Amino acid sequence: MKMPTVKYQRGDMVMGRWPGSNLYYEVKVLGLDAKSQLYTVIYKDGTELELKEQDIKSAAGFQSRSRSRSRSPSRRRSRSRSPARTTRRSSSRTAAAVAAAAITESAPSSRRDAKLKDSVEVRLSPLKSEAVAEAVPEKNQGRYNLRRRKDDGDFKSVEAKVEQLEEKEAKLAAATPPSTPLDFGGKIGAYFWLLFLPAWVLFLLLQVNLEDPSLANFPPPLPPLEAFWDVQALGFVILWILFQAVLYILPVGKLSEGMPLRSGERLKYRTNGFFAIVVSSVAVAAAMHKGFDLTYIHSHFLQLTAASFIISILLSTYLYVRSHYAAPEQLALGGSSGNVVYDFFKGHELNPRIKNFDLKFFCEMRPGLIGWCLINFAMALAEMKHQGLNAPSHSMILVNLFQLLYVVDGLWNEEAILTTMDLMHDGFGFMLAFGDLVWVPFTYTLQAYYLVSWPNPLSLPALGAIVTLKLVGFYIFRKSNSEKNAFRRNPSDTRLSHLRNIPTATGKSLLVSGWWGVVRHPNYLGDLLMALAWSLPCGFSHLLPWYYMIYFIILLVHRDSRDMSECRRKYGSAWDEYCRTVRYRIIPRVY
Ligand SMILES: NC(=O)c1ccc[n+]([C@@H]2O[C@H](COP(=O)([O-])OP(=O)(O)OC[C@H]3O[C@@H](n4cnc5c(N)ncnc54)[C@H](OP(=O)(O)O)[C@@H]3O)[C@@H](O)[C@H]2O)c1
Ligand SMILES: CC(C)=CCC[C@@H](C)[C@H]1CC[C@H]2C3=C(CC[C@]12C)[C@@]1(C)CC[C@H](O)C(C)(C)[C@@H]1CC3
Repeated sequence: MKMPTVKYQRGDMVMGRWPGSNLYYEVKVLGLDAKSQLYTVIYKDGTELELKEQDIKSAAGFQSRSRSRSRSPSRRRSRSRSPARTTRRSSSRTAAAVAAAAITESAPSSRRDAKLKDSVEVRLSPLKSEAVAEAVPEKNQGRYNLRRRKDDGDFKSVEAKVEQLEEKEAKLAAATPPSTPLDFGGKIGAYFWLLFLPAWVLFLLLQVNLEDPSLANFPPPLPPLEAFWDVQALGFVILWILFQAVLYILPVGKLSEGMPLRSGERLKYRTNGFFAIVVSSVAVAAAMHKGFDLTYIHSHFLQLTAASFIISILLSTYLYVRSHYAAPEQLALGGSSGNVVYDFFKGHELNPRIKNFDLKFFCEMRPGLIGWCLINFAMALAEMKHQGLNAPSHSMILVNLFQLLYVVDGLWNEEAILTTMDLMHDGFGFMLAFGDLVWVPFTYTLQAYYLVSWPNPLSLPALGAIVTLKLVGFYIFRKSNSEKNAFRRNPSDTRLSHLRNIPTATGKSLLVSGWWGVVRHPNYLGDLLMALAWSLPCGFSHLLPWYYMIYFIILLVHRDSRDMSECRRKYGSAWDEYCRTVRYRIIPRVY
């Protein structure tokens, strides 16, 4: 039997590749796991990682090659920077920025050698794949070739420039999106979702309109194409979006700072969502007072959905086109595959803005979310009209109040959305544009739509149990989201000092007690309990009003696994340690 070779011994100082990049740091070998053939190494900041042999280079060979590449004293200094050392200097830097400040191996040797003769090379190779490298203009690379002044011996000024350029390069490196593994079934998956999502919305709306919406009556008959089009409905949707846009830009409410971007910049967001829903309610009340019949929304639901769909397609096309004019640091990590359909679907640009108007933030928090409450309210009026009631049914009231609470809470704590995955990591493309403008307002309202034609009387104990469930879910959801948001905004907040956390090489820490010590996604747990409380008032006669619950389980399980891989990539062994300590993902002792 062939014995595995042990190339590096415990205690050896070697250069270890930083996961997901081609950057090497000085690390100490702690041991080799004979079974997995992985070396455990420790970085200078104490981060432990397991590396394959091919991701390790001997320090001697590495340094001699690197030294010949750079004769600048400052360049030599940068060679020994560890993630932790750089992090300490600027705690807000991201892992990529940190990594970029370290020595790299990726400059093609021919070009590198050509530069050696007369220049001090300060090029630090950013974390990027070949696909992304194309997105970085060639001129950027030329910029880092600083000619040495041969005779004056003024190394100080050269050194200062080198330092400056290193800073710039580190920023650029941090900003350049490396490719991340494709999500949602990759390129083929993107075609599928582009067709499936609108088809699914259509199915839900046609099915709920059937005289008996049970699945035995699947598929519902398709109406003629003209049935989808109504210019007045399109006008109302445009008016609603414009009205919300005006409220968003009004200089009312707080200007909140987003999380640091890869470039280190922090965007500002007008978080006046609560103000927007209050003014919207007053405007709707005024329109009703003037004689506008809100049940129009129920009777023209298909046309309003179609109009919003058209707008989401136009918006996604605009977003995709404009992303080609965006600087590399403005692109999302996940939507830069180079495949048109995938990037169109997933979103190419991270925070598309027209001046200070943030399109992703606006679409996620305003027209669809506030529209959801408006539609629910219209369904309550439609129920009274159709069922000949003087007041909406208890089930309808519960669904309305529960979902109103969810939306109002989201708008009240609008700042908290700035630390969520969508805002921090996902690009703005078809998925979110369609999700925000069509999916949320026209499918999250399905329970209320269903109750218009299918009333479900509730006994008092059932009512009490459902309300309790909702409140428990809401408590978990709100507390856990606020805890993470407060910790991300100010990790040294004294109100959080009782919580334990694990430091990571990026400078950020992970909460390991409190809500985030119970399960890895306590906020999802609370959200799921609330979702259950939204479906229960509709009873068990049909599967349709349970659609949200089923969809939500799938969505959150998928989001959790997406987030897990992203955090594993970002935090390495610290994330593994977190997962070892907090074993369950969403439901304690179950999942
Ligand atoms: N109603 C709906 O349709 C719907 C759909 C989706 C989500 N939601 C809700 O929206 C909210 C936001 O969800 P989200 O999917 O964006 O996920 P999230 O849980 O808010 O954010 C995940 C991020 O939190 C940070 N994090 C993870 N574990 C941590 C820990 N132990 N300590 C500190 N930070 C930690 C990580 O980011 P960093 O480390 O980079 O900061 C991670 O990427 C949730 O409440 C969810 O239920 C609702
Ligand atoms: C089209 C499909 C299948 C997916 C798009 C997903 C999209 C609808 C959701 C992704 C993140 C969600 C979200 C909320 C609404 C739905 C999403 C945009 C949220 C704004 C709802 C209100 C909450 O209080 C919240 C925590 C602010 C939510 C943030 C995430």
